[in-house]
Amino acid sequence: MSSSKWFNAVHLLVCPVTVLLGYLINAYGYGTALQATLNKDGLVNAVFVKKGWFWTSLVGWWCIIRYRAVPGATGRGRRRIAQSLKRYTILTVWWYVFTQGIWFGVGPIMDLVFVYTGGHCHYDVFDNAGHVNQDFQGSVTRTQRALALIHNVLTLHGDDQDHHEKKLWSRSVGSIQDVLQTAESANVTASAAAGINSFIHDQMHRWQGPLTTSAQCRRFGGHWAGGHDPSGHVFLTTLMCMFLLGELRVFGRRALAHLYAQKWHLLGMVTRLFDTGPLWTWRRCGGARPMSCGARLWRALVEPPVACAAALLRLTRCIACDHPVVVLLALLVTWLWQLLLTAVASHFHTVREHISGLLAAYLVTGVVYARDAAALRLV
Ligand SMILES: CCCCCCCCCCCCCCCC(=O)SCCNC(=O)CCNC(=O)[C@H](O)C(C)(C)COP(=O)(O)OP(=O)(O)OC[C@H]1O[C@@H](n2cnc3c(N)ncnc32)[C@H](O)[C@@H]1OP(=O)(O)O
Repeated sequence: MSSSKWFNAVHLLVCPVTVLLGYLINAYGYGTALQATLNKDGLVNAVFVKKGWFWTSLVGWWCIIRYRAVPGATGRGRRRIAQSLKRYTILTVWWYVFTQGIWFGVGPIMDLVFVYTGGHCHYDVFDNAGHVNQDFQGSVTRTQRALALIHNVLTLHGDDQDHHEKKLWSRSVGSIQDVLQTAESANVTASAAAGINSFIHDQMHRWQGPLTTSAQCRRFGGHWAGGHDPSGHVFLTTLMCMFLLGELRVFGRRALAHLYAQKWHLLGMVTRLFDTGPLWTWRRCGGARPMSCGARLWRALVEPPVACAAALLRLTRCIACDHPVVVLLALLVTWLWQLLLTAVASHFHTVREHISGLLAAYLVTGVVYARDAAALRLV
């Protein structure tokens, strides 16, 4: 099988296979350990994955521009960049429309699907036993944050309640205050829990509405549940992997050849990072003209970190400027790892919601790259 066909196969199969692998990991009981590493509010998820299209755009375009065709073939180089820009624009519009919003005041496709299949922004704060509902926000920190926000809104609109609501209002505010202060369960009876939940729901939808997108619901402390919610993470990681792999077809051969040609230079830069240990330096201080103790300590303890930082800076600059394909591959591995974690995290989404997120990205990127297949094959 030619390398082009191999690459095609990887491009087409890597995302579905990663999701399938996540299910197999779960099926064979290894998912619990992986799920323990998941953190919705962690740095990787909050700064990288959720803002992933930004990072993918930046690194992808830097590679496209850095590895554009050889200077002589300017016409062909310009055509390739124009083709990449066209593909990128289609995928960026699709990313925006599916996850951010269709138009001003109109939610994204993933949220419209959810709402039209019966989804809603819920405020089931207390369960039937009068305890704080574990499914309400999924973690203690998020629950506390949501309850504080609900408490602020209810307090702010305390005087807007009519006589009938006043009693319910004060019981709701009181119960939430109990939980916020003691972080334990409020003394809410089972019969009162439903009434308080419904009151909080009505108040939040009245004062903070409309809560018709997952972003609005999350921002105002609600729980987005009850409909078919295509997984935005599966959609986003699939879209990013398909884009990076698709564009790697344009410049991958040239980039990897350039990387291979400079392999010893890069290896030297990496080993120099470790060649600054205090023991190495202390031994080197011996030699014919032994140095004073102070001089040896300076050479052993101060110079190595400085030398290491300088070597790290040189290596970073070399990779960022001369071999950005290394950064692209690191990003690709990160997105695939996150895709695997999302597939393993069965409590976030059902399999059908994963599949709909996957297909939404996969079909559009598949069509975009299949249309340019002929042009890409000639690269
Ligand atoms: C020639 C010149 C060329 C041009 C040269 C251009 C240069 C370069 C210019 C850039 C131009 C581009 C422009 C981009 C600009 C932006 O990208 S800015 C970023 C804007 N977007 C945001 O801020 C993120 C907003 N959030 C989102 O869009 C959605 O959260 C996402 C990211 C699509 C995910 O959707 P979702 O439905 O929440 O995800 P879902 O799968 O349902 O997950 C359910 C829950 O499980 C959690 N979860 C799921 N999987 C995981 C996991 N693996 N780990 C942890 N938690 C997880 C989620 O965090 C989520 O919990 P919440 O945090 O939502 O409560």
